[in-house]
Amino acid sequence: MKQLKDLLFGVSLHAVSGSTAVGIESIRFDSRETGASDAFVAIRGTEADGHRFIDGAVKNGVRAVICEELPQDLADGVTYVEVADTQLALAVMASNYYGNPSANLRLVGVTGTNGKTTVSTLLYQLFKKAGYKVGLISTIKIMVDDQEFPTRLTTPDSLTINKYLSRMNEAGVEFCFMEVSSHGIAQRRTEGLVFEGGIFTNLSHDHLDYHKDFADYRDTKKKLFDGLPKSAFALTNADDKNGLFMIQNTRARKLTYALRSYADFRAQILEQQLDGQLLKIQDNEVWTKLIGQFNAYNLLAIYATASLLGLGQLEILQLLSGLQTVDGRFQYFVSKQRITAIVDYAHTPDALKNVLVTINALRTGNESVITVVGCGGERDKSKRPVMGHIASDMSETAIFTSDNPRREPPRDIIAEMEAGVEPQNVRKVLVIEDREQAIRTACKMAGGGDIILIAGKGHETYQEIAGVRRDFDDYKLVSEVLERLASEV
Ligand SMILES: CC(=O)N[C@H]1[C@@H](OP(=O)(O)OP(=O)(O)OC[C@H]2O[C@@H](n3ccc(=O)[nH]c3=O)[C@H](O)[C@@H]2O)O[C@H](CO)[C@@H](O)[C@@H]1O[C@H](C)C(=O)N[C@@H](C)C(=O)N[C@H](CCC(=O)O)C(=O)O
Ligand SMILES: Nc1ncnc2c1ncn2[C@@H]1O[C@H](COP(=O)(O)OP(=O)(O)OP(=O)(O)O)[C@@H](O)[C@H]1O
Ligand SMILES: N[C@H](CCC[C@H](N)C(=O)O)C(=O)O
Ligand SMILES: [Mg+2]
Repeated sequence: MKQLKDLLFGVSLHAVSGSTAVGIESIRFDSRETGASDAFVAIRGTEADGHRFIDGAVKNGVRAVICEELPQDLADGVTYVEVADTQLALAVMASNYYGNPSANLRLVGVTGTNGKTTVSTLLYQLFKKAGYKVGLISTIKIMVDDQEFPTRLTTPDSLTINKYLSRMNEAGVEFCFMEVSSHGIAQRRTEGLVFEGGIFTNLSHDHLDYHKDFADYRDTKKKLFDGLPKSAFALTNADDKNGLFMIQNTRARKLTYALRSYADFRAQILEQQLDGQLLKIQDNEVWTKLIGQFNAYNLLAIYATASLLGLGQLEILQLLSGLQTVDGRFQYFVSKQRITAIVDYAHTPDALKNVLVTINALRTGNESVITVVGCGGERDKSKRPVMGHIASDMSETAIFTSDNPRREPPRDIIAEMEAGVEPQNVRKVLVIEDREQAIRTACKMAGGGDIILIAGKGHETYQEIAGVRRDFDDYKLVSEVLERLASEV
């Protein structure tokens, strides 16, 4: 049990009805999960208004209600607290509930449209290899040192974040790397966390369904840096058009990295092959298994962060060369028929373009590139024609298929992708709604030397159609199909 008044420490209160000297079992923001002696925080969401569920929470026995507007009828024995912003209050209360765990470790947040999972996961890997206890909060999973936990969101709600940070404290974790998504910032999920550093990767088209416009999306990401304390570092990509903008108002120490512009940390690509690339980072050469210009940026950001957190230059370079690719990020194999299959999480126009640029740069002869791609349902629709254009323009064959249609008709999503295909590319496009059949077809079409790119779902092990999730794994499927085809010849 925690005292309500302790949980409210640091929350600015508009009005209070009842005593704050009461014991609270748990904090909840979903009325359906409330129980006796809990505190219910009413949140105005995108679909529902949590204030409508206050009565339900009270019926379940909650002892306190945190809201933006006090209800007309107040129940006896329940304390009502009115605040300006319940999402902010929830984050501060979550941090208080778990004893402010972010202050007991060295927390670094990674934001940007693409590269967050790659940078945070590789930082986790690097610091583990350097011998530290490390935490990770990412799209793929949450790690409390060696213990793994599943996650559904890139940046979880503030109670979940603080719960895992507190477990990290118990496990003696020293560094934690976490992805900070724009939804997470907009919904104030990371408010109240004590960051030692913030990293900006890049900004391009995504989530314009959720954010009003590009400027709103950009300004939301910038808030991570605006909120950093003076003692923190703010590391940005100086080659990105919005890189310097991100850190312009921060109080933290400003640092830059770049491949093209002047910057504190610089790198250059010296050589590139399918199984790795040679980079020059701050005058030192290093061989890495991760390829593509986008990964040169990611690795440079990792180098800079590790050095800002106190690791030595040579140690970092050595560790960089040992890093393994992240699941579903340019994950590839070459089959017996010499077909290269690449599974990549590119689900934005920029990511898809970068991956295809990288693939095209690796071509040595007249190999064909077959791209299998779809776009998620109930997510930014304006990405669809752009991704349709990129896939058809930069491949010999593009098979448009389903990603996670969620509750949208798959055919409609594909039609929006087709709308972006230019006349000269129309003949390159095949439509196969069923993702499994699309992948099978790509495998049958490919010959020795050809490259199959399966984009959009990366590490995901499910496909969500009509609101139902079923098992689905791009990498597993393509490996099985190519192996079967090889054994048939
Ligand atoms: C659009 C969005 O971000 N939605 C998130 C949001 O839910 P919401 O605003 O839709 O909630 P709502 O359904 O309107 O309900 C409002 C409130 O009423 C409560 N409620 C509702 C019903 C009820 O009976 N009783 C009750 O108390 C709800 O618990 C909620 O507190 O708040 C919820 C709790 O934190 C999140 O789980 C939910 O994420 C949904 C599942 C989601 O899919 N989010 C995606 C888009 C997302 O956040 N993605 C980013 C990735 C971005 C990237 O790629 O960069 C991420 O960080 O993962
Ligand atoms: N620095 C980068 N710049 C551009 N594209 C990148 C970069 N890093 C990775 N990508 C591409 O974007 C895809 C997604 O990468 P990653 O999962 O690291 O991004 P993310 O920011 O975590 O995405 P999400 O918003 O879904 O969490 C990769 O599969 C790759 O195609
Ligand atoms: N973090 C991204 C993931 C998109 C992945 C794609 N496979 C999809 O389901 O749309 C989002 O929430 O927009
Ligand atoms: Mg991610």
